[in-house]
Amino acid sequence: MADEQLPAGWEKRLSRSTGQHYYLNIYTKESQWDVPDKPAEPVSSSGPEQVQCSHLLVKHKDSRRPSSWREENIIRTKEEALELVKSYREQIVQGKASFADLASKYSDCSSAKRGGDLGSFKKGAMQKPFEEASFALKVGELSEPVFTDSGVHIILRTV
Ligand SMILES: O=C(N[C@H](Cc1nc2ccccc2[nH]1)C(=O)O)c1cc2ccccc2s1
Repeated sequence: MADEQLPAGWEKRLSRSTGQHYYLNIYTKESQWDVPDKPAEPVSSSGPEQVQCSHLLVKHKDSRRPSSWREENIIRTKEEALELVKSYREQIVQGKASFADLASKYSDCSSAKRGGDLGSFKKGAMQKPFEEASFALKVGELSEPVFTDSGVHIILRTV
């Protein structure tokens, strides 16, 4: 749908990370994946415009890129990755290890070098399951395991 056909107050944008189009409310700067079917609301109706999160990613053989700084060729199964993520989550919840410590040691994302910190991001920046989980978290809250094309994550919202 070309811009001129969009309801008033929306712009069509292209997500750099996913290659998908999303739609930007020009008033609130909130974005959404779904094609808008009514004029943009001039005020924000829900949630933060951006969040800051850290994550711990365990990749598996079917990940989009089954390689990382930790392991050149990742062959574990998705089920094995989930078990690892659950064990890390349990250690964090029980206070036996810090999120940043485990992320820096075990995350298959290059953000491991920053204790898993991804910085701040808005809607439209990350794969949808990761975005939905991140924006559903309260500050300080740790997600349950989240599945994306990259692998299995746990996410800590920090801001
Ligand atoms: O996409 C990245 N790394 C990928 C793995 C990955 N896939 C993700 C999917 C959602 C959120 C974070 C993710 N990290 C890789 O290393 O193969 C990013 C690394 C960094 C590092 C610093 C800040 C943002 C990012 S996003």
